[in-house]
Amino acid sequence: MTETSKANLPAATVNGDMLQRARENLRLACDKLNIHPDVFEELKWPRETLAATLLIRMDDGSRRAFQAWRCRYNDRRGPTKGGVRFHPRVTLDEIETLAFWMTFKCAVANLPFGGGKGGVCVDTKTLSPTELERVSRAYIEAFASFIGPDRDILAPDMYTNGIVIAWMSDEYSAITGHPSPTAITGKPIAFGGTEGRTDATARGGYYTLRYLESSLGLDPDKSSVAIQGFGNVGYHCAKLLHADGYRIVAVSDSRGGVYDPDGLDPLSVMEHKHKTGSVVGAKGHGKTRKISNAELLELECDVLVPAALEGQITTENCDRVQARVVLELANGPVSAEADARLTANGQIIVPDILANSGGVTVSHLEWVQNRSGYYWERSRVRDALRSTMETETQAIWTLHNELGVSMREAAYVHGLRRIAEAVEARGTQAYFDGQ
Ligand SMILES: NC(=O)c1ccc[n+]([C@@H]2O[C@H](COP(=O)([O-])OP(=O)(O)OC[C@H]3O[C@@H](n4cnc5c(N)ncnc54)[C@H](O)[C@@H]3O)[C@@H](O)[C@H]2O)c1
Repeated sequence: MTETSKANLPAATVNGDMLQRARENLRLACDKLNIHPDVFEELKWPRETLAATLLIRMDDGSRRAFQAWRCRYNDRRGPTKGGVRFHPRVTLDEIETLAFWMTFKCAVANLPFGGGKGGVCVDTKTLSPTELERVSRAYIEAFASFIGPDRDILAPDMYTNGIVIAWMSDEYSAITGHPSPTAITGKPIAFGGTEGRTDATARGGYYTLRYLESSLGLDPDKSSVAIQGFGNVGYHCAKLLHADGYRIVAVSDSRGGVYDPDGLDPLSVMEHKHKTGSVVGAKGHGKTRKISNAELLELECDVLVPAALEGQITTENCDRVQARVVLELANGPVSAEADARLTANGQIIVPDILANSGGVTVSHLEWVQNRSGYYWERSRVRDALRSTMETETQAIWTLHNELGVSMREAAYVHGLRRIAEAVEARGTQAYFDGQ
């Protein structure tokens, strides 16, 4: 049994300066590009954010309250789109900032979507499967009138796996009174999901990296990769790069990591994780040793792939990051200040809004298939994903060189131009002044 009630925003969760920093960067970009002030004015704040408290009956009969949010940041280019994150330290500031980034990510990938995001403040590891189901269903109950196939489309994020998404989709269908697969993407195939969604985020980043390989001076047979986070994204990235000859020298999860200069086999590391709950203790091809997540970020390697949390590379540790290329599969793993220092040092950061946009790109294809009722083969999904990633990577790499800016700035310019077009198409001050 679950109950849900709407709540005012608790003061503790509105603190934080992530969104403020994102906004400042946006103002700089708008000024630099001479973007119409209407655009900045529109992107300053989320269009709407709803907060709710999920009241859950626990297995032992007790009652627990979980804070939850859903943010629709900007919908000028289409319905808002973004994942739902279950994490014990998730905050409103984080959700709104992630929704802001989704607005740009969808524009970078040229999808007919705006940006949204949701989250629940919950440690899923402390819940039984039945409690997790109640939380997942309660989330949809709380936000059912806020979301929808043409309004706000949900997707997985951290700790919201296939079954959580299936419960959410099932609950939404129960509330609407008919099967409604289109409001939530990332569904299992049997629930109207698409082929090729499971590894789409990692695969998109992989297509981008492979496309830039020669420009970045990477040779798969000689290059080493360290990956932070061994969940959906980290594991599939390791598998794809390993299959092409890259040496995966380190991986980690929330309990720590393993390092082996002779390389690790992602499949056998995953087997170990299934058996023990962690990558720690897995054996590679040589002398494998345990490392901390902090050590992993500072290893000597060619490519570093943050695929866990945001805020991992900051001014505190960026000077010790040795990787030549950072492929941001997590959202926001490198702070703006650290980004500037790494860039000044000649290290290339392939930014999140490009590198991890494969997930939302395939989510769009799932939405298209749900709407048409015609389902594609995996090869068609992968071909479409590859085409999108290569087109947008090429455009951003060209801007990076032409404007002499970092890849992140180039990606924001690319996305901002598209969002600006959608805002300006509705008329700006000049139009209404009759000038
Ligand atoms: N899944 C997607 O389609 C998708 C799309 C775009 C972006 N992302 C981003 O990719 C990242 C990973 O998402 P996922 O879907 O793989 O999540 P997941 O829940 O499947 O995996 C997360 C992994 O991170 C590890 N982790 C948690 N805390 C950690 C810490 N402090 N240090 C190191 N590892 C830690 C977990 O143990 C787990 O291995 C997130 O930042 C997410 O926002 C995911």
